[in-house]
Amino acid sequence: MENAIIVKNLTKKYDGFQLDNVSFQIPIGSIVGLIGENGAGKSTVIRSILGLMPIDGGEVKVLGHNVKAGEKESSWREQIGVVFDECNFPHGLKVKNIQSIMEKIYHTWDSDKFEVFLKRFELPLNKKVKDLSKGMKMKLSIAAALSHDSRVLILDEATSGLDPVVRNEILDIFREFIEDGAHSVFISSHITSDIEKISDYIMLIHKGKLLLTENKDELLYNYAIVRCTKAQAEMIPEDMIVGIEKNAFETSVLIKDKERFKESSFYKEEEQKGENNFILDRASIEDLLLYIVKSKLS
Ligand SMILES: Nc1ncnc2c1ncn2[C@@H]1O[C@H](COP(=O)(O)OP(=O)(O)OP(=O)(O)O)[C@@H](O)[C@H]1O
Repeated sequence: MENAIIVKNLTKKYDGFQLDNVSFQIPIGSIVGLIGENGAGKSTVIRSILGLMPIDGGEVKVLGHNVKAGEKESSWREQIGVVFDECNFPHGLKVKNIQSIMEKIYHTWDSDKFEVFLKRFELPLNKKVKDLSKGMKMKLSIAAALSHDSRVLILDEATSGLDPVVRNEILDIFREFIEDGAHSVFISSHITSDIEKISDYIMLIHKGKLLLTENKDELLYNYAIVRCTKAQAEMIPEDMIVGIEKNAFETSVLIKDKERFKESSFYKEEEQKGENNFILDRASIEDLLLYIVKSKLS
């Protein structure tokens, strides 16, 4: 098996929204990041993968298992670690007593591992869940998700609301998790810098449609921003333009296929005119999201 998760033609309809024939794979040994604006459909994709609601079409396979909403078979869930943006442990429970619940749910619950994470995250054992800070709650959920035999970690906005130091620490743990080549992570986030930092593949969803599924390094290599004048922007070959941003001083054009752009007559002619005639800038994953979504709205 090469893929931890396979999604084919996933369709889910709500009033005024449709997850539209979404297909993708999560290769084993990789981190895949899902980005998209509010309401784009990220949680709907994740909830469908987990079989938490019926879908209207398509199929979902997790670790070779055909996921069906409401199915009795649940042994495959032992191998999935799930973290949502809210901590789902009973609020009155003390941190040190979480184990007693988890070992009943997961046959593969590993107390030693959990205790190592509690120490590493400096979680207060005698505090009740309700008295933990947001960051602590999130760390607790992540510790629990990593302390049974999870082969796949699925996280929906799990790093939102955490400070940069804690986020960084948690992102390092996700990279450690996949280091052996046998584990995978699927993470959705608004924080595109987190996704850019840790993902091997990036998926961009907009209004229920998957607009992009690509290797991150290739994305960052192939896309670029041309900062130029309005007149210059009009000379850029249209088939290379992904999106345009204009303000009073400058026009910025997101282009794809940077190497082909460098071969274009526009690039060569403008380059000959002088050094600072235009700027070719790196495009971040956030730029991709902003420009692509904006181009779909205009
Ligand atoms: N149970 C539901 N009933 C009706 N509509 C729903 C339901 N769940 C989600 N939706 C709709 O589906 C669309 C996608 O929602 P979803 O939560 O998947 O987006 P998201 O990308 O996760 O957004 P956010 O980043 O704000 O969490 C929205 O229009 C939302 O209103």
